[in-house]
Amino acid sequence: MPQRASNKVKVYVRTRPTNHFASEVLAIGRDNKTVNLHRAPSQNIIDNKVNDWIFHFDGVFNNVNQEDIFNAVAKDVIHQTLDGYNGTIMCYGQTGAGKTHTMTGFSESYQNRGIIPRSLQYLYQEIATRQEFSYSIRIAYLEIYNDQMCDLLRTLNSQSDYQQQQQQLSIGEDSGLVYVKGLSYRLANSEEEALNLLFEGETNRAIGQHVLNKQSSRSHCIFTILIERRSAVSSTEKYTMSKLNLVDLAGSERLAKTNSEGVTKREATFINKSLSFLEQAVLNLSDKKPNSHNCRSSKLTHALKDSIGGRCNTVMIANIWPELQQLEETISTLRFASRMMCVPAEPTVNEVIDPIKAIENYKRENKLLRDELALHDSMVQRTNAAHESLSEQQLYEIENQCRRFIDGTLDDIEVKSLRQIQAVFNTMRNICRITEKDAEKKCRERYAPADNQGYDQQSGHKISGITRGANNANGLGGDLDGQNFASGVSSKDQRGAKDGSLKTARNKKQNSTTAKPPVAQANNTKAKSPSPPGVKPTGLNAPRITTTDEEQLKETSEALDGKDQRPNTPPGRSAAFEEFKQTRGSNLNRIYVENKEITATKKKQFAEFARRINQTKAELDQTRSRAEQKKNERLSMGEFLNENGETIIDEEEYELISKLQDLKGTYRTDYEQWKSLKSEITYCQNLVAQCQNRLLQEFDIWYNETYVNENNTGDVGDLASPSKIKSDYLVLDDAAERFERMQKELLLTDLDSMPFRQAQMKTNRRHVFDAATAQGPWRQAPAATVTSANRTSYFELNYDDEQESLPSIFTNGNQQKSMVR
Ligand SMILES: Nc1ncnc2c1ncn2[C@@H]1O[C@H](COP(=O)(O)OP(=O)(O)OP(=O)(O)O)[C@@H](O)[C@H]1O
Repeated sequence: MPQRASNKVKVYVRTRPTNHFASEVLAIGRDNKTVNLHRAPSQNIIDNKVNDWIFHFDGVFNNVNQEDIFNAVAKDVIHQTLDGYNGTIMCYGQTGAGKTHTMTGFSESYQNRGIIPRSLQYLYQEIATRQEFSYSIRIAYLEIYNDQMCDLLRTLNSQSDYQQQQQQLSIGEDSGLVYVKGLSYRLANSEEEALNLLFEGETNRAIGQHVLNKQSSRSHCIFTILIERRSAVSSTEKYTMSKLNLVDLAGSERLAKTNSEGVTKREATFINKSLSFLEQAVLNLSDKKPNSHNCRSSKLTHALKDSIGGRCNTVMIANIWPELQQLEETISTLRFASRMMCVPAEPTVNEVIDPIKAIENYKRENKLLRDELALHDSMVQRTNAAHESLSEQQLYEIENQCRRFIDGTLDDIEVKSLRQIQAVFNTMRNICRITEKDAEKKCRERYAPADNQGYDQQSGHKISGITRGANNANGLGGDLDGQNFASGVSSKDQRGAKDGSLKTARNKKQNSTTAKPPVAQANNTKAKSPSPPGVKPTGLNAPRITTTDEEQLKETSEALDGKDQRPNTPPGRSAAFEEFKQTRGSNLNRIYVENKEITATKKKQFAEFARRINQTKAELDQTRSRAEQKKNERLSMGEFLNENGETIIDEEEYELISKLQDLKGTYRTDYEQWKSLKSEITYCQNLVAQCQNRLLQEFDIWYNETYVNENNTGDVGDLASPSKIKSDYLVLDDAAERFERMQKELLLTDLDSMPFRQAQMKTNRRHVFDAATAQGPWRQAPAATVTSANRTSYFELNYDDEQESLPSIFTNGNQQKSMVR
């Protein structure tokens, strides 16, 4: 088969492993690129339908593991996103065909992780090797469920949260780039942080019930990784910004086949509708009619508008379920997949210009040119040439010269630089305007005296504008009306007006603070004092109430109002902690104390069980050796058999054997209870530690809010440190911490999997804690919430019927110890 042109979307097919592979209707070509389908024609009626198909793809994967899929399908796309190309990898197929497995994989199993976690690992590993660039990664996780969008990286506690969020999210476009307004794009500085976000999003994902697949997800999910790449070696203003979309589409399905009802039927209708819009979009794209179809028909097509073909590196994985019952869905998936192969793709790098950086670079360039000019001036001996911005004094001089030039008292205006020439022109223009206004004013005075007041004010503004305009632009033009300036020479009238308005403001303040005359009046006197002699009265130098004055006024009024009741020195942290536990932290502290008590009770029971088990074990050993002894005695006397050939034993030996059986039974029951207590204790200890941390965190926030941030100048150096308090609350024998330490040591043997496991543990811990705080004090350890990671830490004791495998238990007070076989 000829090689396919590379400027098209790449399409691969992956089969779900099955014991009932329909080899009579479906065959995969030897080149692993073709799928042959044959449907048996109908027997009873004349069948004109097409019953044979050959589909060609970029690859067909049958019984291929997750790693090989990632290497073959995703690696290149990810690699290119690091160079600034957009990328999209999407899974399409019927419900249960393995889309989620391919895209996310099992979050509990490192080996079976899917494309998303592998992409994150590859990204961060690759970034670490690229020293010449600095990367910043942001992550967003969007779910589209029943054509409504949901931000999976935000915690939604209720239905109303969910609805509120849907209203906040909307799709926007900016120069052809599609983005979701209101969606959180969270910074992820490491693989572990990125995986944390993935796992967090996963738990929020809506899972619907379905007859075909109970775990089937009923929503489209788009995991977006935004990659910003800047040069670490040069200060160029150009950088690249690429977007990688990892899309897990909801399963396509036939309503009739799945017997959907109610909510599930509604979900299925939405899914089918959005997928058919997607098909329509793909059809138009493959026919090169991108504008003929309105992508806004559904949220899915709108969100993916810039992510299928075009400038984006696009790969689609068509997941099929190669069983006879799924033939119709397989045909429809493969048809869609082969349509997708026709969508053109011309990936291009997304280069962006950083305006701030660009300005910095222009400034640098400008300085360089000035230096060169200075060098040139010195070489041609133009020593008094000025290329710098003109000072206020120089502008004043120019204005003076211009006026004298106009009056005829000066023959030439001396100019040495281009800036001076421009300043002269600007000044001339301003003088012209003022003269014009003056003439107008005089006319008005003569013919319309009533207008005087308003005209004066206007004129005042314009006069101040002369110098201001020149000041502002240093002779290069600017705000000639002088409306936006705070400094400059103000006219007499204007100054008067300002003073007047200030007085009014001051009087108002005075009236409002009549209850506290001493300080307020002192401040007023200060504010009214004239400018120091010799200083040009500019807008900046005009008298005003200073910040210090205002602060003093505020302080006095607060003191008089008696608002500030707080002591000057904050209490010690230990004392404050006690106060916190009684007030804001009381609920948390109560949960903490209750959990501790429950843990202590469990530990007591645990020790009691251990004692009983050991007692039973000792008795069991004793009974067993007596029974052995009896048996040997019997054998030494020769065996007695009854008519059926069965061994006859005496009553004492019979008693011993029965006792042995009973003791074994007791041992097992106690042992079971002891084991479950052990996991309950670990769980409780985790909760206690989490409550403790939460309590301390809340306390720190409260302490800072209450004492430290209140500008309290008390000496805090001698206060008890947070660590001191923490040490008071240290939980001895923290099994959870020990477990995590063990887990980390274990992980050192496979360093690559470390971020995945860490993120997994963090997510699990968060879930346990959230569940615990939501429920209040812990009562009974729910088996379902004990995480799989924790489960692996328990010693897997297989105590079968062999007496030798029954372990003894060593205990030391309330502390649990490992078992010795
Ligand atoms: N390649 C595979 N290897 C092992 N198990 C697989 C594979 N593909 C699918 N499965 C299993 O098949 C089941 C359904 O897969 P999955 O949930 O990924 O389907 P789906 O296409 O995402 O379904 P839906 O559209 O309903 O979300 C899961 O239990 C999954 O573990």
